[in-house]
Amino acid sequence: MSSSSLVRAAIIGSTGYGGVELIRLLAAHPRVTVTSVVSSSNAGEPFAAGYPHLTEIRTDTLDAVDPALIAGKADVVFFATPHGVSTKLAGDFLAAGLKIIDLSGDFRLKSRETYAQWYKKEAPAQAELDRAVYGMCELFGDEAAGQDFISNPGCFPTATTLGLYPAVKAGWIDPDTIIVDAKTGVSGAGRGLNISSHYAEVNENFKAYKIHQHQHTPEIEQVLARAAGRPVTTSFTTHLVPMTRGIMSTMYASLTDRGRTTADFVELYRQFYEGRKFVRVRQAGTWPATKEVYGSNYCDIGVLADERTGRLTVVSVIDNLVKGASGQAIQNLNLMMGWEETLGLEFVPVYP
Ligand SMILES: NC(=O)C1=CN([C@@H]2O[C@H](COP(=O)(O)OP(=O)(O)OC[C@H]3O[C@@H](n4cnc5c(N)ncnc54)[C@H](OP(=O)(O)O)[C@@H]3O)[C@@H](O)[C@H]2O)C=CC1
Ligand SMILES: CC(=O)N[C@@H](CCC(=O)OP(=O)(O)O)C(=O)O
Repeated sequence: MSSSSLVRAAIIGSTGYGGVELIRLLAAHPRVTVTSVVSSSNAGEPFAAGYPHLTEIRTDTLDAVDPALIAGKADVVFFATPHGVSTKLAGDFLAAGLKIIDLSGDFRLKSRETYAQWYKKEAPAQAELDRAVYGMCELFGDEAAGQDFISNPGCFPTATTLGLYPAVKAGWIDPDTIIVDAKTGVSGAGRGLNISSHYAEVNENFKAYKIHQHQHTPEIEQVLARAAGRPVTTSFTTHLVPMTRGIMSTMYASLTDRGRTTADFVELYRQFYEGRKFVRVRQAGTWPATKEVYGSNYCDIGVLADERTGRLTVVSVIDNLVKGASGQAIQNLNLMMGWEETLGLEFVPVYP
């Protein structure tokens, strides 16, 4: 790959929501071209049969999941596949000389036992787990440069840990008191049909799910432990909201010093994220909404230190398919390649 030529990308799981979002975003990337769209169930079919709005930009047919074939057409592979798939396939694609960015949860947790416990699947091989770099860009972006295997973070962990990390790292909140109340739109469940994301189950409804059992709980704790320098446990509850895109994490924790004001926290967060264009910290007294990041790679954060209760409240919003999945995956590719991290991602949110 010469530095001036386009990097060729393949997308496994291209027929799903994360995959098609990668295609949308990469269509505007100046240094990447998608050369292979892959399907495990519809190889040989025209890609656009499933997404007619992409007829002009994707005239090709779907490739089979074949590492040798894909290695002949691509330099990097995005896995936008259900949990458990990249566990089985990553080794073959690495051996074929491809770089990998995995959007699934398979390589995020560094303990095999923890993965098996929360995902109810057999964990990847330890050597591959060790090789995969966890790509939370604004927190650990320096670790991605020059790597060949990135594990892209989960959507809830992205909103949640970007919202909590500066306060935990500074020791301004007690990590043992963290409660996370998170809400997501329905596209987080993927394109496949299931009863819980059926229109009549979601429309004019609001429900909590996977309480104390969500697979993102240990991922959040793993990141916050790096900030705290010791193990952290959190109470994490997810809710399904009748909207297509968006995640809001509302978080609460006890202040370690009631004298610290909202203005102090806004300053702390702004300094922490200085130079990171995709995290926008709101001025005191204003709160972000999911529509304000819709279709964009932004994470918007609002904070309030309440002297009366001695607690911090943080509200953090992202678009689950962009910053929570495909946008951050492209940001990770940029960091991996040593490019500007914002390349191809500097578009404004869709509003209203
Ligand atoms: N949706 C979201 O907001 C987010 C999703 N993610 C993660 O990204 C991944 C993709 O999610 P999403 O796009 O929503 O899911 P979808 O269900 O929409 O798409 C997944 C795709 O994977 C393909 N697939 C299924 N089984 C296999 C297999 N054995 N081998 C190869 N491909 C397979 C399917 O396509 P085909 O049958 O054509 O092969 C399917 O279209 C998941 O791991 C998810 O957890 C992460 C963050 C946010
Ligand atoms: C609505 C809905 O079901 N959302 C999914 C989001 C998970 C996801 O997208 O997967 P990652 O673990 O790869 O981030 C869930 O809560 O499990």
